[in-house]
Amino acid sequence: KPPGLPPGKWGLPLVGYIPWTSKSFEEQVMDLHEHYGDIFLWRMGTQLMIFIRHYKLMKEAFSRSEFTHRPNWEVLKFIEEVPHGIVSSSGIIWHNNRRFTLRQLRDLGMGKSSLVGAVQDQGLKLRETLAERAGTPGMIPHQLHLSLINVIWHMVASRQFDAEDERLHEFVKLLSEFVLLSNRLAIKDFMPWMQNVMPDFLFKRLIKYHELIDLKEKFMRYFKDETEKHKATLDPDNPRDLIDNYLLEMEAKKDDPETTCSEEDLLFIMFELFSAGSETSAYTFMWLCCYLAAHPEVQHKLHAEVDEVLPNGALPTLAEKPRMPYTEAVINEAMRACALVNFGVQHMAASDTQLGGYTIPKGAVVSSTVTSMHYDSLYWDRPKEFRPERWLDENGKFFMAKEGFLPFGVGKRVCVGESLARMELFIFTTMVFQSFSIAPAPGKSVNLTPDLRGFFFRKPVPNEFVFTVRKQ
Ligand code: HEM
Repeated sequence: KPPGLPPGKWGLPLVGYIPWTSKSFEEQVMDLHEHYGDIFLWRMGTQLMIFIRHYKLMKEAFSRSEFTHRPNWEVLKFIEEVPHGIVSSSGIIWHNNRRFTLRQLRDLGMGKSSLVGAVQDQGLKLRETLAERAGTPGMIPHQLHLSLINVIWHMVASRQFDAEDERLHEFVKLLSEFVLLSNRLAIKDFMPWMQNVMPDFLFKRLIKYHELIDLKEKFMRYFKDETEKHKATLDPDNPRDLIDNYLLEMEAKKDDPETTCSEEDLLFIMFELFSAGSETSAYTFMWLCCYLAAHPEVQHKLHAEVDEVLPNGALPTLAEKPRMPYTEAVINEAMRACALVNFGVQHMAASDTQLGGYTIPKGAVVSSTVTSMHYDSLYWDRPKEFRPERWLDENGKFFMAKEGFLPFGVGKRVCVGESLARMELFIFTTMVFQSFSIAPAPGKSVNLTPDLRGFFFRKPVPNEFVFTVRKQ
């Protein structure tokens, strides 16, 4: 191992360090933090990974321009030569796409009252579905995903699908298949040499190449169809949504040799808004339901606040937020406790650099260990307890900023959809718990152990709940 690097597991050439254990990847990373401290390295295959659990170090790293790059991983760029869009791209393509998308999401109402109606509509659909099966044990209904996806369709393409529409169901299925299947691409990212030692057809079978290409084509078809429809009906004086605005920007910059606007980028921006922006909010809301069902006393306080601020079934808007500190505290506490994106999204060092007194070589991939941070007693008093009160000051006011809290990442690549996610979570939580109480199915308790099979998310395991209609 070259000198100056953080401590950790170097392992063997080509394969790196392979642990012989039945522990989950997350548990192993936590163990290694216990052993090596706040920063350590783990060579996985040919990829040098650096894990950080210290908040200030993480903030410092991700605020520096050397760390704004993404690794050139297939699992992120989804079998494209050049990474497009925002999540997987780097450099000028990332910069321009991120700036455009952030401006668009804000102009289209992210975190503002102009979008509230569309989110409420989807909240109402979720409530209708819950009302139909009230009193009967079951999982959180699929309508949650459909509702969140429809909010994004509304902003991207001014359209919403009916819950019965087959195309919407196919779209949601493709999205979850994508999350599962794309993990296979990691083989290529971590052990690229396997491609040279295996027959091509076997390697492709191993990474499920053909299934992925098929999935990608089906997915992109949605975005291509929508883009064609927009081109045919575009009124330059009245842009309707993100697609219209991108097409106009492309046209305005068509003679600019520096432009990075392209139709591929538009398609990828759409694809990434759905892949980064729907399952994340859906799983967070599902976790919130799990915690409320497991903690009736917390649910009781939430109900009391919702009833007081939104009497007689009044629909929530963003104006009520400052008067609902407990609701906001429950949402933040759910995000802390679930630590959904357990390793964030990875960044790559674009040049040799120094961090925390160690050398970080060019190409090393840096990951935050969000779970460690969210459960570190350095930042949290009794971290294992679900306690929304930790987000309230002595006057009962909600305060957001806290060291050691990183659900949306930090620095130059912090999540572009944070305000949208917070808005969805606030409106869905108030609307659902205004009308219902939640409890585990009779004879069962809530299983709060996360499903750690995927790399990116700590998903809640399937739990059966009973939603009961409340009388306000
Ligand atoms: C509770 C819900 C959400 C969580 C927990 C979440 C979390 C994250 C995290 C951890 C990152 C990585 C930051 C980094 O690279 O350091 C990220 C990036 C991103 N998120 Fe979110 N997110 C959520 C909702 C959304 C929504 C609703 C959208 C948009 C509709 C969105 C769009 C994005 C995009 C485009 C990026 C890439 C930013 C970049 O690479 O510059 N996210 N998110």
